[in-house]
This record gives sequence, structure tokens and C-alpha cells, in this order.
Amino acid sequence: MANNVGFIGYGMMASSLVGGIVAKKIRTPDQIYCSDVYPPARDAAIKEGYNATDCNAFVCNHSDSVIFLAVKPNCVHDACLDIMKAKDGGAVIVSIAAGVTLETLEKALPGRRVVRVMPNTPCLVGEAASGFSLGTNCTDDDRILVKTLLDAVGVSMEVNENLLNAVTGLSGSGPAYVFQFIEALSDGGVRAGLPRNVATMLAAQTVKGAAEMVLKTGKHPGELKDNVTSPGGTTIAGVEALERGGFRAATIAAVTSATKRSMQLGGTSDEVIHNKYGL
Ligand SMILES: NC(=O)C1=CN([C@@H]2O[C@H](COP(=O)(O)OP(=O)(O)OC[C@H]3O[C@@H](n4cnc5c(N)ncnc54)[C@H](O)[C@@H]3O)[C@@H](O)[C@H]2O)C=CC1
Ligand SMILES: O=C(O)[C@@H]1CCC=N1
Repeated sequence: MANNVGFIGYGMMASSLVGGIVAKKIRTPDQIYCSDVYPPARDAAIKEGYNATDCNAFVCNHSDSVIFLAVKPNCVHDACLDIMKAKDGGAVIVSIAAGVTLETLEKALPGRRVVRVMPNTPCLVGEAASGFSLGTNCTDDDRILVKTLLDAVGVSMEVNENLLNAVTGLSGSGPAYVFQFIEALSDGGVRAGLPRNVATMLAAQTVKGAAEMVLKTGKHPGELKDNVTSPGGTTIAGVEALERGGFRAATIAAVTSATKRSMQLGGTSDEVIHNKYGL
């Protein structure tokens, strides 16, 4: 075996992650092992040139570097049983399941090195924003390996585990909010008379350009907004309409609702979410 990477579950997120990793030539397709219970998912993996199977143990037995646990949170327990049944080839286990805590993972995978990661789908185009936390058995080499893989498909930050639910609510789920915003901007353009294709291209490029300005200038988003907003001009009319529609409050509520949901998926009671986290 030579630095093989396994994926248990080859759905939306696994295919995005592995697509980014292979595109960046961090691993070659023959170093990728995927298992999925759903035949069309395996067909999709085979089409990309990866090794695909319905047997999770097969993936574990062939992955000496990392095994990504990329099933839905309610399937994590069963997948962990399969990992424990397979031989321990020394791979670090990286769970991307929303809400599932390191404590839960370490209980299900006794003695194993476990990392909890929250990536997002833009990893497919090399623009992921990921947060991660290491389990108690992890080494510095694990930190370097996981960060190298995540940074190959975007940017990553190690955070205290208690912040990973908020990372999930913001950047894990965030692409969906931004796609909604792009679609809404495009609708606005169509309402104002633009053809759909022109409106969607302008909307997406505007979001991309504005995001690049925040990242590259390091300026506060409010200052960048002010630079667009001429006194008595067009922009303030649009900004006012957004504020009247509750744009900022709705966005904050989106992130906090998703954060709360991540906590619920991890088994935290609503009482604790309210009393301890104030959500
Ligand atoms: N979709 C997203 O944007 C993100 C998802 N995540 C997390 O990634 C995980 C996967 O999410 P998606 O890829 O969206 O879901 P998905 O439903 O697209 O993929 C999950 C795959 O796992 C397979 N599966 C289910 N049980 C299995 C088992 N016991 N063994 C092998 N394969 C099994 C399913 O057939 C499916 O193809 C979830 O835990 C989610 O919380 C994390 C960050 C972002
Ligand atoms: O919706 C979900 O539960 C997953 C986790 C973060 C993004 N998608």
C-alpha cells in the first residue's frame, strides 16, 4: 500500500473532496478507495477511475493513510463497526459528519486516531473553507496530513471542537445560503429585464469578486460596502431594501439555526443548547 486514501460513503461531499484532492494531484485515482451501499454511487466512483466496492472493510484494509467517514450522521455508528472489524492499517479516521463529536467517534473507534472535520462543497473547485479538531490519540503527523489534504482543496483552520458546530452553521452549510443569494440576485436581474444567463453570470461573478476583495484587501466588509454606496445613489436604495426585508437578521438566523441543528445531530439537548450556548 502506498498512501492510499479511503472514503466510506461516496456521496456529494466525498466526491467533492476526492475530486479536489485528485485535481490537485495530492493522490492519483488508483490511490483512492471508496465504498458505498448505493450502486449508482459506486458507478460514479468507478467512472472517475477510483477503486469502488460495497464493502467498507475492503476500503479500510486498503487505506493506509486516511479513511474519510463520509456517511450521514445517522449512519456513522454502523460504519464505525465496519472499521473496527477491519484490520487496523494505521490510517487516521477523519469524520466529516455534521454534529458527530470526537467523544462519540472515539467511543465507537476505541484506540483509533480520529479527526473531526467540517469541510464544504467548494472543495470541488479548490475553494473549500474547512474547520477541524484532532482527537486525543492524534499525533502532530496527523495534524500535518489532515491539514495538507484540506489545504489542497481550499483553506482550513484548526479550531477548538466546541466551535465546530458554528463552523458547520456558517461555512459547512454556507454555500447553500450563497447559492440562494446568487439565485435571488439573478431573479432580481431578470425582474429588471436581464436575460437569465446574463443575470446569473453577473450575480455569480459579483459574489466572487466581492469575496476576493474581502480576502485580499483585509478591509472590513462594512468599509467595502461604504465604498460602493454613493450618497443618494443607487446602492443605498438597494441596501435599504435588503435591510427592510430583514436580510441581516435572516442571515444571522440561518447560521444560528444550522449551528443548533448540528448540535442536535450530535445528541445535545435543546435545554443545553439554550442554557449553555444561548441559542
Ligand atoms: N453535503 C455537504 O455540503 C456537506 C456534508 N457534510 C457531511 O458529510 C456527510 C455526507 O454528506 P453528503 O455527502 O451530503 O451525503 P450523501 O447522502 O450524498 O452521501 C452519503 C453516502 O453514504 C452512503 N452510505 C450510507 N450508509 C453507508 C454505509 N453504512 N456504508 C457505506 N456507505 C454508506 C450513501 O449511499 C451515500 O451515497 C454527512 O455526514 C454530512 O453531515 C459535511 C460538510 C458539507
Ligand atoms: O446539511 C447538512 O447537514 C450538511 C452538513 C453541512 C452541510 N451539509
